[in-house]
Amino acid sequence: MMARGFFLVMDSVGIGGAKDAAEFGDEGANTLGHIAECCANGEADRAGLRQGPLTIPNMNRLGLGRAAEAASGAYPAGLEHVAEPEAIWGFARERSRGKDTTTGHWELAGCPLREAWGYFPAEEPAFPAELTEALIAQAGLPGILGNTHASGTAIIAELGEEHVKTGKPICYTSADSVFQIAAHEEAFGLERLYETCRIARKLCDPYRIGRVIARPFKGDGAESFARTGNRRDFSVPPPARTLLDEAKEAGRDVWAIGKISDIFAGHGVTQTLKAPENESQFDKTLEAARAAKDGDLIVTNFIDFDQIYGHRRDTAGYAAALEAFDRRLPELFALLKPGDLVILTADHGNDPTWTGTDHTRETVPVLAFGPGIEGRRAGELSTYADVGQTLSAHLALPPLAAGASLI
Ligand SMILES: O=P(O)(O)O[C@H]1O[C@H](CO)[C@@H](O)[C@H]1O
Ligand SMILES: [Mn+2]
Ligand SMILES: [Mn+2]
Repeated sequence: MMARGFFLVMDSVGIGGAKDAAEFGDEGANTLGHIAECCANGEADRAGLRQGPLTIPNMNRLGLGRAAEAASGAYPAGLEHVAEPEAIWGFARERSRGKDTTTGHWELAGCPLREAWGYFPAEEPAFPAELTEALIAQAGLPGILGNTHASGTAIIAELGEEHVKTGKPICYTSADSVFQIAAHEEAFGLERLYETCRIARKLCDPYRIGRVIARPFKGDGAESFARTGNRRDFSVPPPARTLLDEAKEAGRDVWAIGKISDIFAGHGVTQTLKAPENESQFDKTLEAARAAKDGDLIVTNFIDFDQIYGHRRDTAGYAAALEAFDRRLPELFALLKPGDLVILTADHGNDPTWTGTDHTRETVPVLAFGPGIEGRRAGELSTYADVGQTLSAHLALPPLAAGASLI
């Protein structure tokens, strides 16, 4: 087979059922399951946004409900039971020790984590003094604010005004392997923020930190501060070859949409289509679907589920985002050509009903479909890497080091 491969990641749309969830403090977490339950109980109604049971008929027909049932033991509440899903459907376990975006995407692309990430302790200060001192010196900063574990929106409300007054950027982390820098786009400057992040990137390498993230925001005061679409992730490169590298090396175009290029540190990417939120990421995916040649790989990360709703524990918002995404799927179906293969999946969970504001360790759905592909049960996949291996086989690329192909 060849035609094109679509590797579509719904950021944080986990379906529960991870055997090792307890080791991450996440036993019982189930992003899709709990959202569906809240919706069915009328606990996710919001005037002008959405009402009632979760309505995602397209994904359910592909097999999302069946995958969720197989993963967690319960069909998502309020969804009609689908006897014969249209996709090859299953759920995948994460082999890597991590529940962050980078780890999830790399494993999906055939490259499970070898060495554990470094994390900053849940103490204050969170960052080692040598790291902050070097950052202040090399980036010419008057100092830093934060230096703690925090929710990104809460910390700009708390420290944003002091940041604007003093010029000190807000540095914070989370349960993930991240060093995040929030700064005002105009008062501090966007380019200066990116440059500060590049310096931090180098300084974080010895600590094995996965990502440095620029978190620009705008506004005139604590009430109006809001993050902009100019977030940028500075990732370490994947430790081994991924599906993207194989495709690029074989002369194919690799279309990286949303934050994909950042997640893979640009490796294996030939076309970068940046877009800040689900709607525009969907638009760009369709644009790539129109332009891509046979043999090309299209990779998209749909960020809103995670960034806007999961971390903010906004169940109604998350449900509405799933429904909006589902409504757009027919636009993609209409652009598929014979021979195309789409895999719709996720990178970790982010249960909006869970405590805290961090990701949750869960299994993820794997729905593989395309014109002429017969639906069937794939069941339990022991690694996310089966996603990459399946796309690799479909695109007639050299086999990846990890994962088994579903086709
Ligand atoms: O609270 P915000 O800034 O959205 O941060 C979240 O975004 C980071 C990257 O996905 C996660 O590590 C989490 O902490
Ligand atoms: Mn993610
Ligand atoms: Mn996240």
